Amino acid sequence: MIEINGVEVHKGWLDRAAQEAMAGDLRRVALAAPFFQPVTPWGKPMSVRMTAAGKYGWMTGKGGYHYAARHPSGVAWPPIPESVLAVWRRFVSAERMPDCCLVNYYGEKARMGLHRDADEADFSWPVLSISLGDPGLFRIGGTERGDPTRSVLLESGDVVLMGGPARLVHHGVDRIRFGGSTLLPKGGRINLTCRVVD
Ligand SMILES: O=C(O)CCC(=O)C(=O)O
Ligand SMILES: [Fe+2]
Repeated sequence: MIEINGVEVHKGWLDRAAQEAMAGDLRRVALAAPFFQPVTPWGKPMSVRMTAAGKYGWMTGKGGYHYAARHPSGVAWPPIPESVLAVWRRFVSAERMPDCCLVNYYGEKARMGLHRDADEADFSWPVLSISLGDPGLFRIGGTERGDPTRSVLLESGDVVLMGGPARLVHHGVDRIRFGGSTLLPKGGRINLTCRVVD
């Protein structure tokens, strides 16, 4: 385990077979709740595509950032796959399951600006992230926006925990190494973040 500004990075947690099984589970999630391109409250389309599983999905739009019980198409979000819940049970809790598994897909030019995950009600629950597919350069700062940052390459099968004093650190993805993994047939990177919302 590597620790960066209090964030735990568990390299290579899922082996290839587990990564393939989880990628298959996520294909089924995306069939029920297709990836869409979020637009920021300021009208700018985000470069990642998103969907979600669980009770809530994270949405953005004119009303700002919020959690919503339905996909933009009106369907409820599909359940969080058991393969994902198993990782949550191992790292976070066997009693309380996450309300949201946000699924981000990064194509060749996608990135995610530095931000904090702060739309949840109770910050005593960590955010658990799982990366699949192409490597992505993950930047980790501090709780204040101007704090110094350090970067780590997140590869397929890596698990990250932002919890405790590091629950509200700034983080983002500067770029991905498109084609750097053979896991996803069309390339790109998937990142899952599991959150307790309310
Ligand atoms: O893609 C990642 O590794 C991080 C994603 C993220 O920070 C988020 O969805 O809030
Ligand atoms: Fe985040």
